[in-house]
Amino acid sequence: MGYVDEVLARVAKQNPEQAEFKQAVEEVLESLRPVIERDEEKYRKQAILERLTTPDRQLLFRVAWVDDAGQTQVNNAYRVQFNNAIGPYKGGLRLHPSVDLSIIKFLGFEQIFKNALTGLPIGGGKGGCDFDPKGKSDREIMAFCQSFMTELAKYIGADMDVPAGDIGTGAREIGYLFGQYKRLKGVYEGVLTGKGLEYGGSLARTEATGYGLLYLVDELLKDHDQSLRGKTVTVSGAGNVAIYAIKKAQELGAKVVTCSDSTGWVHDPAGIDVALLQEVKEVKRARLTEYVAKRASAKYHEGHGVWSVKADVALPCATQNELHLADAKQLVENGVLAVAEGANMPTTLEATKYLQEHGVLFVPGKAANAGGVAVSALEMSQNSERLSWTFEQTDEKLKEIMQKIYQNIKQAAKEYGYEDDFVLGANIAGFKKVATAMEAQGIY
Ligand SMILES: NC(=O)C1=CN([C@@H]2O[C@H](COP(=O)(O)OP(=O)(O)OC[C@H]3O[C@@H](n4cnc5c(N)ncnc54)[C@H](OP(=O)(O)O)[C@@H]3O)[C@@H](O)[C@H]2O)C=CC1
Ligand SMILES: O=C(O)CCC(=O)C(=O)O
Repeated sequence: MGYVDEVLARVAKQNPEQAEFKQAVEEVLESLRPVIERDEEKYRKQAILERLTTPDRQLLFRVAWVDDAGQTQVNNAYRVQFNNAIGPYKGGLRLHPSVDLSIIKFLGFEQIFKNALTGLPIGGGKGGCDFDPKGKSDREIMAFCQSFMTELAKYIGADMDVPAGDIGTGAREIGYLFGQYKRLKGVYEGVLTGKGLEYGGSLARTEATGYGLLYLVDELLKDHDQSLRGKTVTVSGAGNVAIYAIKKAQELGAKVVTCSDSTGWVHDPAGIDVALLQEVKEVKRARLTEYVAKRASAKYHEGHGVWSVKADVALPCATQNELHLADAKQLVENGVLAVAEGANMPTTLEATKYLQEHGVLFVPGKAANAGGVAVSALEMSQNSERLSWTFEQTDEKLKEIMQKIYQNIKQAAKEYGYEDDFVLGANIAGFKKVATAMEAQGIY
């Protein structure tokens, strides 16, 4: 059995119930075959793939907090410190009822390669909790965050592990988490990113993932003699990534006609009114039905349907496994040119394969959504030098980083004879950097 197959079998045996983690590992390891095959004995001897697919450390802990009725609630929390070969562990905290070890491990594993692609010194990690922030009062959110951080604080630090936001964790949650860390440790340090601008946050971090996605798509289309101007774009999600992806796509001349949440989706053929969407989601924390109530051109549909709308470019920006094989078939039938992932692993393996086989330009999340963590790393730099950069400076750096990521993944794919296979290019480029650093640092 070849080395890649041996490690895939090992991961499957050791993690029988972790479907998302196994999916993420399969995607990466399958595309590493050409690199591993060139030097199989060296990699096998160093057990490089076993070490990469086994987290350095996995923390599982209880979070108890008191709700507004005086009832004590108990949640399960996780922080997986996956790999710190190129820098401190770095990755968000997800607050969603679906969170379990498989979800956090897949996200942490993806983060290793994504963070390497940014070109910045950050390792891979991820955390979260099965707490549902929806419908909770501000006091309940604070109580939860303070209890969560009381345990988490023992294992993180500005040079060790730097968490940030993800689904369900926005500026409000980061504020409560930061306050509790500071209170417990008595130090004022950049232990979290995505902080408020008044206490060490970076301008452009809020926008970074969505804007970065569009900077990469812009580069991809230009490289294929196309442009976003005049294109129809479909977006899923209506959270942080989706909102700023819609905003930048429209600034670049495209028309975005959809968005969605976990209960339904909006089709707005006149183009999403992003200011109204921001008011509904960011200010009022309301549902998309409220957007439709205020927008005559928009229609609300229950369930899942964004990918049935004809578009040139599709940007899944909600959550994992939200674009299935049937959606991929529909997108191809409707003549989609490019699909770029704003979310982490939103496209199933079968859907990805179908899109690639049918000539769709497909960019995986670890490259396309790396702008968020890249600006988080820029926030760490600003915290270290105790300075704040302007929006324009930070946004310009973000754009350069996304353009470089595109060029690097394209080059890596080409070098191995798989032109325009950006899944392969992203995995190979990320792997080579991390593996070289691991080799240099000896066996551990
Ligand atoms: N924030 C960041 O900087 C980065 C985020 N990402 C990834 O982007 C994606 C979106 O994150 P972000 O925008 O920050 O999160 P938000 O919490 O701001 O928004 C998430 C959006 O996705 C929808 N959603 C969440 N879970 C589900 C589900 N199970 N089914 C359908 N819809 C769902 C939410 O709908 P509802 O409100 O109904 O739950 C909401 O519209 C995630 O995959 C995240 O890991 C990647 C890189 C960086
Ligand atoms: O900003 C960060 O540190 C993490 C962002 C994140 O969680 C992600 O890239 O998926």
